[in-house]
Amino acid sequence: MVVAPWIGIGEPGSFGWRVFHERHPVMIERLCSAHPFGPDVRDGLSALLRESTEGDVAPLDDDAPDHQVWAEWAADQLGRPWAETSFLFAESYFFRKLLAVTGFFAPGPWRGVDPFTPMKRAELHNDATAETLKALDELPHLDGAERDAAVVQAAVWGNQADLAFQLSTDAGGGTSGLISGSPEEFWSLFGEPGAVHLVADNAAGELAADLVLVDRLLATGRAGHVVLHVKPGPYYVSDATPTDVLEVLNHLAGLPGEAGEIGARVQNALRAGDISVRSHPFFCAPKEFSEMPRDLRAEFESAAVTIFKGDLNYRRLVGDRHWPATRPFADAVSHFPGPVAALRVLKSEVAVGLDVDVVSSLDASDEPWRTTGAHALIHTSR
Ligand SMILES: O=P(O)(O)OC[C@H]1O[C@](O)(CO)[C@@H](O)[C@@H]1O
Repeated sequence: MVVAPWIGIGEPGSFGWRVFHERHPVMIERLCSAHPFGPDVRDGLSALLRESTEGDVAPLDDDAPDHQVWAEWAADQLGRPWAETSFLFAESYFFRKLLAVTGFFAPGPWRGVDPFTPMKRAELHNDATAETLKALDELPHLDGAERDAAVVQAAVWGNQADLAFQLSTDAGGGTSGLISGSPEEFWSLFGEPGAVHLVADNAAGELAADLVLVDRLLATGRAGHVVLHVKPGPYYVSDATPTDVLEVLNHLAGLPGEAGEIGARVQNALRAGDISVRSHPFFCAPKEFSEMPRDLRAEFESAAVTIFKGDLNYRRLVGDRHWPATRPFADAVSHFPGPVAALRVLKSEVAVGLDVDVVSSLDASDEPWRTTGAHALIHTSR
């Protein structure tokens, strides 16, 4: 098997380095303004920033239910300088540690409190999301093919609204367009109705768009059943948890027009058992999906199609490594046990599956195209 070097955080000025040195301090400041954390939590957050930018990887010092599994995932990184760890490990471990520091696992007022809720809620209720959800009123006026294309485009670009990313980039949120794939390619993956698995990414607007896609999968009979996978707990600021699924769904169902209709249909599908929501612990692992545990692999083996949303899932699916951008997507996901689609806005350095001409013209532009969030892709593999 060909293996490329993993993407790291140690190179000053690199994307991963900037996430730790520029984005994380801003995020922590926002968390501290959003919550009346006491000195212990504030000092703990500063210590975490210091450890992760200047220090060595220290063990977890909490006794959370996932402590053991995390101790195993982190075992071979302990004692190494953070700067020498992979971006995927470092960022994931950072978020796990952050949760412990905010008191999420400890007895007290912060137990079970998702520290990112204020940010996710603000996004769900902001003007841009309201406008996008209002635009769903156009859907009933479109013919089938147009409607298919519209819901896939919305699911792809919904990934642009990502709070962690917005904190780390100068991108103005442009949408230069799809640089690979198309909605038609996406839909061509579906045949007889079977179980379709959707590995969700962010809450708020992106999850709303994902639920619109789920509704379309069920309404058109492309899926007999949908399994929606979300994170078991707060992660990477805006990642969707089971609580977020209910919050977004209630919001949709309470809206007038098509958004409300879709919300009601999705609620009914949940009641009927046509949609299940799952949150396997591995979705928070600092690991690539090629290393997923047997029980999760078995779930995907039984899927007619699995859809991966977003940048982090893409990094974990193809391997967060310095691959040639022209490496065929099918090669990169050959470890995956079934047909797969990835819908992603490019927000970090990894890229595969691109045409050589596309890569040449992107490379010739002055733009750091891999990380601006202005480009998106739809990849499929059977
Ligand atoms: O929400 P998404 O699409 O997974 O994107 C998260 C991305 O944002 C970052 O956290 C920072 O840009 C990336 O590391 C990560 O891949």
